[in-house]
Amino acid sequence: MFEGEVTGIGGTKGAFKFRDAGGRDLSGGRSEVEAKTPLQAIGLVVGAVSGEGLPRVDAVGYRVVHPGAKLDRHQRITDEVLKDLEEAVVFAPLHDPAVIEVIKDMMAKFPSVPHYACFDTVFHQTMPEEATTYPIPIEYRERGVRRYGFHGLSCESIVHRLRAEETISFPKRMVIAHLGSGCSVTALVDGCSIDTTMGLTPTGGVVMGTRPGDLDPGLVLYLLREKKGNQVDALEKMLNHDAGMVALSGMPNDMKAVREAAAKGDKRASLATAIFTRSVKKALGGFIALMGGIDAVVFAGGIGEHDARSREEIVAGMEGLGISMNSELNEGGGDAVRAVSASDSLTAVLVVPTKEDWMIAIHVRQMAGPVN
Ligand SMILES: Nc1ncnc2c1ncn2[C@@H]1O[C@H](COP(=O)(O)OP(=O)(O)O)[C@@H](O)[C@H]1O
Ligand SMILES: CC(=O)OP(=O)(O)O
Ligand SMILES: [Mg+2]
Repeated sequence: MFEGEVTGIGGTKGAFKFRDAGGRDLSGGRSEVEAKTPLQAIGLVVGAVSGEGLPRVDAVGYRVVHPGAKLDRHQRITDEVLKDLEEAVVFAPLHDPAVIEVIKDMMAKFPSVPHYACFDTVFHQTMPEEATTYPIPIEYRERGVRRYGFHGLSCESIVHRLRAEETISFPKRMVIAHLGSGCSVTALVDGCSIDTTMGLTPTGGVVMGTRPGDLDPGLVLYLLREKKGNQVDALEKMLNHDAGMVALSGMPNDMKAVREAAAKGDKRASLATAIFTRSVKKALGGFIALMGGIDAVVFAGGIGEHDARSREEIVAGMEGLGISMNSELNEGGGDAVRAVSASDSLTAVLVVPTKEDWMIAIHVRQMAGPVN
């Protein structure tokens, strides 16, 4: 298998990786690249996979965050599916427009191969009605206003990884804290989602880089009234781009930099990290109560995998619940699944690198059938 990624899209410094199964670099020495837009980034990928000696493209898979109220399984993209996705943009304005643009571009570049959409929501279909239903009048609920949950491909990849681990017994009651650009906390029993922090949109739940997570709905009404006139778009921008950690810290969206500033005594940065870990801790505690205990806490995503301080602060003080960390193991790194809990911890604390791309590849292979 070949593997590659473009990172830093839209930022000042884009990076590009492309390698074969043996880890041999095939990026052509272009590790630093210009990737100002998603289309520019996908152009780099197309250039790389079209290289001489590489197998032809048989199918293309996409991660789509919100499929809207109609689509409830991963599927081949048709004109009708594209129309449904365009209708779903209101539910995920931060995510869906970019992927729709990329899908259209790729369908034009590869018109004769099938294209498949894999949704972040599908994994959460096992949530019971009491988890998905909002306490609002039925006419709204009948229109698909419910809790969907996201980061499903991430959770599913973690379940696969853990099932394949021989040294770790599969946890019956587990909480996955996916802490990356977006952050969510999901409760799973026997590998199935029973509840999660994100709801109708990926703006809710715990505190995130640029999103506030759950807010008092009265606060949103207050802001709308205060702004007067039709300020919905401005409020949408504030809640998706200018809230969360960037609002609290006054710094760009980068937990690593916020941690460094906090370590140097920056009070806003310290308060921001304290608010962040407190929100995740509250979600974790709620799910432990819901499941009547917990067998494993899993950390994933850029922050969950790399920020030892966040992991430490989130589980701090939970010894009475049977959860304790080994600080030396917690400081370690690496790409493997690793336990960072203390030897006498009743609950395993695990770091599991998420592999959303790999999960999409598995779904696409299943949907596309055997390739000759
Ligand atoms: N070593 C680190 N220490 C603290 N935070 C980190 C570290 N490495 C990455 N992060 C944070 O992870 C977040 C990005 O997570 P990631 O899962 O890569 O995002 P995306 O959802 O865009 O893939 C950023 O806030 C980044 O600062
Ligand atoms: C659903 C979501 O928030 O995704 P991301 O973490 O990629 O922003
Ligand atoms: Mg992510």
